[in-house]
Amino acid sequence: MEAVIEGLRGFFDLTEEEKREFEGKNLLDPIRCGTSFNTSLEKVFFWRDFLKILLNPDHEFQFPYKPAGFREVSLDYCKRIREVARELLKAISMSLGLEPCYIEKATNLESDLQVFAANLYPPCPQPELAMGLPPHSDHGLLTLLVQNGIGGLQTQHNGNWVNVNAIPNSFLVNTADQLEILSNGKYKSNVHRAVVNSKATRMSLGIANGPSLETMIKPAPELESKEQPAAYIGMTYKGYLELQQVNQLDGKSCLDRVRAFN
Ligand SMILES: O=C(O)CCC(=O)C(=O)O
Ligand SMILES: [Fe+2]
Repeated sequence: MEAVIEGLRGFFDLTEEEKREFEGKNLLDPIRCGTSFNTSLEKVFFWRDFLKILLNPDHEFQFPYKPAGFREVSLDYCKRIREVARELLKAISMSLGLEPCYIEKATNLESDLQVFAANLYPPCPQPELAMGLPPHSDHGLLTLLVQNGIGGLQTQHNGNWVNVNAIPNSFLVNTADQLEILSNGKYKSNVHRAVVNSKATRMSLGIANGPSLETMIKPAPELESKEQPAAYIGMTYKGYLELQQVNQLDGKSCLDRVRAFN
């Protein structure tokens, strides 16, 4: 965990010139880095730099080759996270009264898409006027997040923002939109945001574990009933990601677009 965070620090410390090589243009480019979220749509940028890498076991692992060693340690990290996510999804399947491998099969987890999503929030002179990342829910099934010991993550609970303390060597697990859809709303995706501070540079790294891109995700029929009909329409994960990208990050606005009107 520490080695990946160190590698990240090294990556964000590269010169602008060096980072430009990894900029990427399109949503599904395997490597992208930049500032804010979607600068072509936003009027006000967020106080954040990011590095996003798409990892798919069916394709060769593409990753920045700088700084030295970052690629190898990240590959190992993502593999281990994949195993942890798989175990958690088994437990979640069982908690829904489904067989342990239900979610694994329904999402074609063998060919899952993992997104390595790293954030850098430099100290901000007027933190009360800026936002690191606005309120949003993540798009996959489960995101496992670590922070560099500096707090800033907040989660929405009963209408209030609650600080999530950065406990050393711990993961924060965010339930995400595809899990909400598949579980027919039994698991809700968690709305969270990142605030900035004036003193220290904050880094966070989320590994978003999702279905395979081509798999149609819809509520599990076993979790539908007369009283609780399917609450979402089916869509491929790829379609969902494209939908999110043309939206601005805004709470659960993306999920709202796939709600069924019963
Ligand atoms: O920086 C954080 O703690 C949150 C990051 C986040 O929510 C994301 O990358 O989706
Ligand atoms: Fe997030």
